[in-house]
Amino acid sequence: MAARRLSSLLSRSLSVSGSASLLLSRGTTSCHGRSISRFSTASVAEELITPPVQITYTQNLINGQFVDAASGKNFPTYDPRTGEVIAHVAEGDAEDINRAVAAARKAFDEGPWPKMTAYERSRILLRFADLVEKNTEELAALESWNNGKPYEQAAQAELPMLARLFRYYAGWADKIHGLTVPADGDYHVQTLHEPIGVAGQIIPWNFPLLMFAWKVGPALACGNTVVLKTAEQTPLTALYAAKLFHEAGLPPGVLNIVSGFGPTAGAALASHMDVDKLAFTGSTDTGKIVLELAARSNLKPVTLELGGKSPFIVCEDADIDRAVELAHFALFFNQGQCCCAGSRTYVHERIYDEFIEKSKARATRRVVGDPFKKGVEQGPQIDAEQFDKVLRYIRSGIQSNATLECGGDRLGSKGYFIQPTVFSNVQDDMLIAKDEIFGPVQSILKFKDIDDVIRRANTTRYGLAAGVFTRSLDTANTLTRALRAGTIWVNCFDVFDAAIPFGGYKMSGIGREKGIYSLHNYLQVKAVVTPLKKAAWL
Ligand SMILES: NC(=O)c1ccc[n+]([C@@H]2O[C@H](COP(=O)([O-])OP(=O)(O)OC[C@H]3O[C@@H](n4cnc5c(N)ncnc54)[C@H](O)[C@@H]3O)[C@@H](O)[C@H]2O)c1
Repeated sequence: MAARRLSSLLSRSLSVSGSASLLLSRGTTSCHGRSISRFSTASVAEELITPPVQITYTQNLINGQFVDAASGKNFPTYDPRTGEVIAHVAEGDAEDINRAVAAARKAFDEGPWPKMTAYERSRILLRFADLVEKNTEELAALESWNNGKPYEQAAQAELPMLARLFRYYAGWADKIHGLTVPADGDYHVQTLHEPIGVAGQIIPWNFPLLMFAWKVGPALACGNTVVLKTAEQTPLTALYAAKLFHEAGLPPGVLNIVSGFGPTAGAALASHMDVDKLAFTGSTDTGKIVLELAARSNLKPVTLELGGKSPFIVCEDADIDRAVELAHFALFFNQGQCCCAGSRTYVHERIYDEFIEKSKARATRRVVGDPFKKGVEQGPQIDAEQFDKVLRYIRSGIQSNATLECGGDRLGSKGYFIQPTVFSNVQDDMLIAKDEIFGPVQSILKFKDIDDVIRRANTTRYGLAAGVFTRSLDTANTLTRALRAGTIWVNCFDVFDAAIPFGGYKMSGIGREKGIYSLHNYLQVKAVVTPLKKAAWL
């Protein structure tokens, strides 16, 4: 009874009190007679190929309670494999944001949260991480179902990382401290690091749970309270995770989740006068909007994690087979829907032809299909809008005379699957080399020498990440210092440990998340100056 069990687990987890706050109901039945929690990862993947449940409705989580939207409205959320509705979700707007911010304010000003010791806060984060591990299969299934990413990838990589992130921040909670500052004069000067207050957080749909962790982890570790707005495409797993947080002992009002749309709920959060800090992840265009909203309201500090068009540079001394594999991973991982995707593959002219042939062969072998099937590498794109956008970029690549090596079309007639697509002979001024496509489209460009590739790799408005593939330490050192990007991966890509800071140069963002840097986003620094001896004027 994999599917039925999944349904009841979600129901328990997402609803709180009584039938009024109901979340799920079962549709058809196709039971297999076992509990999901006893399955191996692989068998869950196989058994959930067509999850025979229907989630009918989910609410927002405000002040520890699942509640309807103030307007009574809701909106559908979809299964990208089919385009069919999974569930309806309470549609939060400005009024729901007001309620959530009021709850977070009260929890920060009066609730038990600010009075807890850092050690107690850290224990709640650790208990949450344990619950993530216990609920890995359910969370991964829901993430995969709502987002389209391969279930195995969610269960085996993202969920362990989710637990790891919260354990990492739990470790910081009781190690946040100020400094004693040497200052001129007879003064004792110390800095206190205090929580900033109510944190507003807006996340995208490409890694719903990991984006939740990057934002909520440091905010809570530092003692803040949170209002998080999920992406309208993927509202389900953050609600589930927040419910687990309450099971872990988080007091009501400390973490509030509002589902809703950007121009309504998102804008209300960004411009709210009682939000003390805004952390946003999404596109560069929306980043500019929220920065302006924050500035025009109460000048709240803003962290922005935005888009990218990252170069992946394959030098002439590279092992070509390994370079092809890594470049493939750098671009196609998560259906190409990564902010840091290595979407401009620069290859040295001496190995260019062989690299193209092998890249084409690798992309042609890529396993695309139902994300719940074992061995699937690529699921569908998130929704119709992204699907159409990616296909438009593919057409633009063809029209601008890049060479289409493979792919180039949708896959199947249902859902949002796109063939892994490789273009060669791409020029820097083509749209497919300049814009963030956010899909499974690899653009391969030829370069002459290191100076040539440095200049061209840096010719972009973005600066999120870069990949370098070489056997030469000298070349690696030259490139890592010359490339203008927040992360440089040398002979690796997408390495995302909790301790590694992440963020962008240029229009890829402001500030850093993860690692020690993420704590600075959620702390105020207070300088306390005390005379060492009685001042003459006293
Ligand atoms: N740098 C990073 O760490 C990182 C990580 C993941 C995704 N991204 C970027 O995110 C983008 C893809 O995500 P997306 O399509 O969800 O981006 P998006 O900008 O459309 O939406 C992101 C979030 O902003 C909200 N939003 C939209 N309009 C708003 C408004 N007017 N006011 C307030 N909030 C608003 C959305 O509802 C969503 O929650 C890509 O550009 C990708 O590169 C960056």
